[in-house]
Amino acid sequence: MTHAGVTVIFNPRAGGNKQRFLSEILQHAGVKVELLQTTHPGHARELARKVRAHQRLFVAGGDGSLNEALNGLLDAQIDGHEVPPLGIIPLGTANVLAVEVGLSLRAKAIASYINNPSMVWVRPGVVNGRAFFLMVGMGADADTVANVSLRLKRLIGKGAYILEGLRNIFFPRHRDFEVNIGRENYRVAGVVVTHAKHYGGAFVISPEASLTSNNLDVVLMPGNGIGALSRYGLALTLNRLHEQSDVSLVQTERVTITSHCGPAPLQIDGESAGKLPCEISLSPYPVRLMVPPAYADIHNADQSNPKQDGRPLLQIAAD
Ligand SMILES: Nc1ncnc2c1ncn2[C@@H]1O[C@H](COP(=O)(O)OP(=O)(O)OP(=O)(O)O)[C@@H](O)[C@H]1O
Repeated sequence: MTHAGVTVIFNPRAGGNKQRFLSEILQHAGVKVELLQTTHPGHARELARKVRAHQRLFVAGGDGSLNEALNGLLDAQIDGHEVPPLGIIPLGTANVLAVEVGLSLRAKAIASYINNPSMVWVRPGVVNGRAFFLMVGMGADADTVANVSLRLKRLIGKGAYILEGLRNIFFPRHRDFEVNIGRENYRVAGVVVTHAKHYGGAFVISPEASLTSNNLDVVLMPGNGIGALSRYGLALTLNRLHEQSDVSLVQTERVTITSHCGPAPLQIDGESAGKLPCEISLSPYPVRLMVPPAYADIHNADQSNPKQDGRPLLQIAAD
């Protein structure tokens, strides 16, 4: 790989401050880094926007911090700037993006990836103007994310989501959505629009989804009530949600969703952000995502080289 400088944006709140783990990783990597620590929500976006294109930018945090940095890179591109490739130092609670690209959570393996990343181009999803890497959800999952106790999350991590998720099964809030994909309309109780296979950790929600594809996968869940929601939850933990006879999976580049149950919240890459209605599509601004070589080997083969306005829209980055 190149000898480009390394910038690290570090969220000290992610996963309950993992500064020691980050030091261990950087020590193994043996690289000099410019370390930028966030001081408030939204700060990773401001910081990422200013990182020069010749740097390699890693985000040490969870999926929420990666999402903020991604939005910073898109802001910079919209302003006409070249942007650096983005990489993951997984310090969060769920680390779905790290799981998606097959990045180990061990310090030595992360260090080796920092020194030797491969790259893929990703067209991020965009929902109501905000970019996302992984998914947007509404219904039980968005209600869970919106209401999870941050105190409990700090204490028991993922367990806080499980407890709040159970509460949502028994005390439903927002469960009536209309999903418009092309000429089709669906009336459902829950929707996840995903660009990733994984969800909530290592669970597979959509086996054909891929960060490098030009489609989003829309997972439509019509069932309401305790029985259906418990079945969906259990099926997800067994990686079998898509096999449920009442669950549909539709691939599309654009989807519009409205609520028939008031201003329902959205979850975007695992963080509560905004409300319905929403329009979801893929961004015209691709970003380079640094990934382990094994992921690039598989996914770069899919990226054939379509060109747009004379510049590659999706192409393997030259190292
Ligand atoms: N210094 C800070 N103080 C308080 N909050 C911060 C700070 N820096 C970032 N944040 C916020 O912390 C939130 C959670 O961060 P992040 O997603 O990285 O960690 P996580 O929630 O533990 O991990 P995961 O998303 O993988 O579950 C983000 O929405 C971000 O805006």
